[in-house]
Amino acid sequence: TPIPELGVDTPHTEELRSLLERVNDWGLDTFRIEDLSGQRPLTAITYKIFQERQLLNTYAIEPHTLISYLLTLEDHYQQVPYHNKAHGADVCQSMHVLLNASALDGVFTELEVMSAIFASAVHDVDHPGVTNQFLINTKSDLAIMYNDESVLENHHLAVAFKLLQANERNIFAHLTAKQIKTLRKMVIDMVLATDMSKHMQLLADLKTMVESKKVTGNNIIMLESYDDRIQVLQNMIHCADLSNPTKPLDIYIKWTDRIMEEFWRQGDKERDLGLEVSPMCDRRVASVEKHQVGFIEFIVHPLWETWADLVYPDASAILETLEQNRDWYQARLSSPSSTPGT
Ligand SMILES: COc1ccc(/C=N/OC[C@H](O)CN2C[C@@H](C)O[C@@H](C)C2)cc1OC1CCCC1
Ligand SMILES: [Mg+2]
Ligand SMILES: [Zn+2]
Repeated sequence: TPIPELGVDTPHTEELRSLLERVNDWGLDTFRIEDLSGQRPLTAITYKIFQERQLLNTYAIEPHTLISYLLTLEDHYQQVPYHNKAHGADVCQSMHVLLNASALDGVFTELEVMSAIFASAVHDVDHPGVTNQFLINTKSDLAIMYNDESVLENHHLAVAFKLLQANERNIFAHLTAKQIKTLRKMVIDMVLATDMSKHMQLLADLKTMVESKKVTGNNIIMLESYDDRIQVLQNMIHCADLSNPTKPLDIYIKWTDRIMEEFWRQGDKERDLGLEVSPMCDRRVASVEKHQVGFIEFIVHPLWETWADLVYPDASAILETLEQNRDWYQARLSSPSSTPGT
């Protein structure tokens, strides 16, 4: 069967094509891609990025094989409010843009780039819509399997690599053994770094790197060791994973609605199980704006401020949008319209 031009079957080919032309832009509307691609945002976006970066030619990847892997991967994202295929597509596209920073021009090899794009596309596959702590507290099979350590992130990786075992889905069939070994290690290191419990360590190490930043004549970052290179890629996927507050406000608000619904459903489960309801997970005690301001103040802004230092001035506009969005949520906090009964 011939492959559709954009990799997905859709009656909106023209509109989808023109939207995908903007795959290199920050703030691409993933929700619109979801609607125009026949609910296949992850396949459409990742296929476009692989083509844009000539990865099919470089690594002799059969279009059929790539589409087959991506469609199956996408089908293994669960239909939960936030950690679904649209989030996978969004992080993949955000990573693609971050890799294009001019401060990183020529820094990463094609294999490292493909590893980063692949890691982003798979990083939350089969996410059940509850946190690691919930899986641990409820003694879930996953927590038993992974001994309470980065339970979700280990599972995402296992599913992603398991899907590669079928010949018709093995997009890395023509890589050398050495290349596969290197790709597998980098993908594991990147996806494990998306565990939020690693955030403080990751950010501390990034700050140290920024303080001792070495650049070439034309302000390109020099990364000598594997540890330095993977550290930048780990922070990049972490930034992409926590990029919602840096996007155009209308898009950011939609992500907030989704994560809150997912947290509230977890709270509903905890209440039904007689467990203590986790912070921010009680829909009866909704303080959405307060939580977003705190999320930005304590987690997202410190991370993005440091990233913006590393790749200065490439992420300055992103940091600006983040600060404007923070101010918008802050303003809704104090204004009477947000406080009930006024
Ligand atoms: C657009 O808003 C968001 C977009 C992504 C995320 C991603 N969260 O990480 C996935 C896991 O849940 C890990 N933890 C995150 C941590 C902050 O809290 C824990 C309960 C779980 C959170 C967002 O807002 C959240 C935080 C403050 C209001 C709700
Ligand atoms: Mg995750
Ligand atoms: Zn994620």
